[in-house]
Amino acid sequence: MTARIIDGKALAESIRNKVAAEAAELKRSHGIVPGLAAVLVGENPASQVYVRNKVKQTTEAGLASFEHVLPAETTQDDLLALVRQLNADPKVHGILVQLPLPPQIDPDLVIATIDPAKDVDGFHVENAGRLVVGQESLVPCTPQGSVLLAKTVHPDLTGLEAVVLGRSNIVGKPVAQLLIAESATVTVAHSRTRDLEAVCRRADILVVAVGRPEMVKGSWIKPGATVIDVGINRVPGENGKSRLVGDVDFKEAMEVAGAITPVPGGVGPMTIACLLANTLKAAMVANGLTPPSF
Ligand SMILES: NC(=O)C1=CN([C@@H]2O[C@H](COP(=O)(O)OP(=O)(O)OC[C@H]3O[C@@H](n4cnc5c(N)ncnc54)[C@H](OP(=O)(O)O)[C@@H]3O)[C@@H](O)[C@H]2O)C=CC1
Ligand SMILES: Nc1nc(=O)c2c([nH]1)NC[C@@H]1CN(c3ccc(C(=O)N[C@@H](CCC(=O)O)C(=O)O)cc3)C=[N+]21
Ligand SMILES: [Mg+2]
Repeated sequence: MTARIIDGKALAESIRNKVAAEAAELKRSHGIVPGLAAVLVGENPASQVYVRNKVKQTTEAGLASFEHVLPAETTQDDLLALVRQLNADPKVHGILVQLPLPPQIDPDLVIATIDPAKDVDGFHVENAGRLVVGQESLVPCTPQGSVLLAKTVHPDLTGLEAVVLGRSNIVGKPVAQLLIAESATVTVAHSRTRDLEAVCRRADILVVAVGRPEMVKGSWIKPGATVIDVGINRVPGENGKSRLVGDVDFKEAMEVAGAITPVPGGVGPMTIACLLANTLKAAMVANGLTPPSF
């Protein structure tokens, strides 16, 4: 059997097109241009790729993009001062501070300082808590994108066995919350899980976010399962170049899974599309308007 490849690029493009259409209408009817401020501290290579793709796609969707690139030695106080300035700026509707941050800066304190109404990453405890109790919130982008991709295969996830491999605050935990909200039966596995392979093999929907290149092998996957590979890992490739791989051994998984997201071209583009959708939503809510659903 050969798995169907889930086209994250195409779904992301359709979401971005909808954001662009809604943003154009918002500008025409109310003169409002949704603005996204992205803050990058230091030289993290994965974050640089993200910022590059994001700026281009933000402006293409008709949103305003404000970039703040700060040196790696930036103090915590200086970063907090910038966040407060962005909180107060009416042109900025969404704030994203790239993680990880350098060691002198406490990421929890930075996230806590972002106005929850502008927290388009959905990382603030107010948004994280709202997600858990099922209240309206800004939902983390990568988890949202992952679940939207799973739903291209299973529009109704009710009763399906979902296994999330990884329990980080930015991916694993919110993915699990979204899957619970979709009425899947959810197991969260991590580095202390016993017999990880057997746990993964139970999954109808397997979402992998571990940050270990190609860790999940074909033998870990139930035949016909849907595999959502969140991992973005840069590894040495042919003739001195590097290439991107996921947390799943794609070649092996293709032989067993029913459907799988590729890397690149899977969850990554969906993350950016959902970020733009969250920025549009934040701008509309800030102006007393009802945002569309995606
Ligand atoms: N496509 C996208 O847009 C995005 C992709 N990513 C990618 O997703 C991946 C995960 O990111 P993130 O959640 O931030 O990573 P973290 O490092 O924060 O979390 C990794 C999780 O995986 C678990 N884990 C690590 N090693 C193993 C192992 N050997 N066996 C079982 N579990 C293990 C950890 O368990 P424990 O808690 O026990 O330590 C932890 O819960 C990375 O590749 C990252 O680059 C991240 C964000 C966005
Ligand atoms: N506050 C914060 N929020 C984040 O959401 C966040 C972050 N920090 N830090 C870094 C990680 C990583 N991340 C990616 C998003 C998109 C792609 C992406 O666009 N990937 C494409 C292109 C990759 C390429 O080929 O260059 C793809 O997978 O097809 C990758 C990685 C968001 N993250
Ligand atoms: Mg992390």
